[in-house]
Amino acid sequence: MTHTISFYGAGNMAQAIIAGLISSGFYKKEEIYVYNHRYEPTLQKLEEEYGIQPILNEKDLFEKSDLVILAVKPAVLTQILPQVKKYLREEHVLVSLAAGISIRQITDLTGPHKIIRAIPNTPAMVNQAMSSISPNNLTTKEEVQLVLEVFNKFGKAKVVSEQLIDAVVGVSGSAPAYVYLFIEALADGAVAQGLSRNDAYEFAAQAVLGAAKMVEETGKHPAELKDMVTSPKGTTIAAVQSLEMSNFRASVIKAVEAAAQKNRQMSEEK
Ligand SMILES: NC(=O)C1=CN([C@@H]2O[C@H](COP(=O)(O)OP(=O)(O)OC[C@H]3O[C@@H](n4cnc5c(N)ncnc54)[C@H](O)[C@@H]3O)[C@@H](O)[C@H]2O)C=CC1
Ligand SMILES: O=C(O)[C@@H]1CCC=N1
Repeated sequence: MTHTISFYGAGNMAQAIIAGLISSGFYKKEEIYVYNHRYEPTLQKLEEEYGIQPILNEKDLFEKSDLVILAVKPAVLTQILPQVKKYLREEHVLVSLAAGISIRQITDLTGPHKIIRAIPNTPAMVNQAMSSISPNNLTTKEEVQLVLEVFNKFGKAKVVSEQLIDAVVGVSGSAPAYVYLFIEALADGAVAQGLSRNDAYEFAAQAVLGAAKMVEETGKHPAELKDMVTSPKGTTIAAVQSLEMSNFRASVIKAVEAAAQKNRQMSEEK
């Protein structure tokens, strides 16, 4: 396989991934090719910050690399696949980032090819993505390994079977949005108690970051970590009791289910 990588679509996700690949040194700027159907601020950023020259036609993009990241929105993906089919060779590994488009739907439009579905999330922008990788059975172990390595350059990545993608979308793909709602609400609460707006966001974000690192680094069960913060008759148990009375955990479980169900429904629609 060539040590080059192509991106079809140069939006937020592509730009975030490229930033991670360049900062890690895994690919040099000359080894990265990007194509977008029109000039976008994200493309300009790739040119100005990373010196990447955009590719002007699709055919060249597929010629330059065997590894092609399809980084367009789901509706666009189904439009462009029939039109790029003629450029596909047996060696190509197509990595689709599109939520809700199954490997079968992709194969219906391209014919049998090496396809990998990947679900990253926006923390890719700060090299802290969580991504799932789901290969079809035409991809080799080495190719899956390479794609894992690429996705590990801007965060963490794990292989999951395609039927678990709906769960992944719920727990990590869409999850940054719910965490931002939580941070915003935490900060609003602090502002209501007199903290300045800027301080409130800083305290809230660092509390969430620190708590997440505790889960990751101690390996302790979240319930045990919660028990460590809650002293008898203390402040934390008062807050936990209030959250439980408003069905906090049930609401989060329902939110994950809603995202997963939407993803499942999108995959079944087309
Ligand atoms: N944003 C997120 O949190 C996540 C997004 N994804 C998936 O990643 C994919 C990309 O998402 P974003 O980067 O957020 O979207 P985006 O809208 O920022 O980027 C898409 C890019 O595709 C370009 N484009 C549109 N039509 C095109 C065409 N016909 N030919 C070439 N380029 C075209 C747009 O100009 C834009 O630059 C989507 O399929 C999305 O489902 C997956 C996981 C998380
Ligand atoms: O909501 C969306 O369409 C994308 C897919 C996963 C995260 N965001």
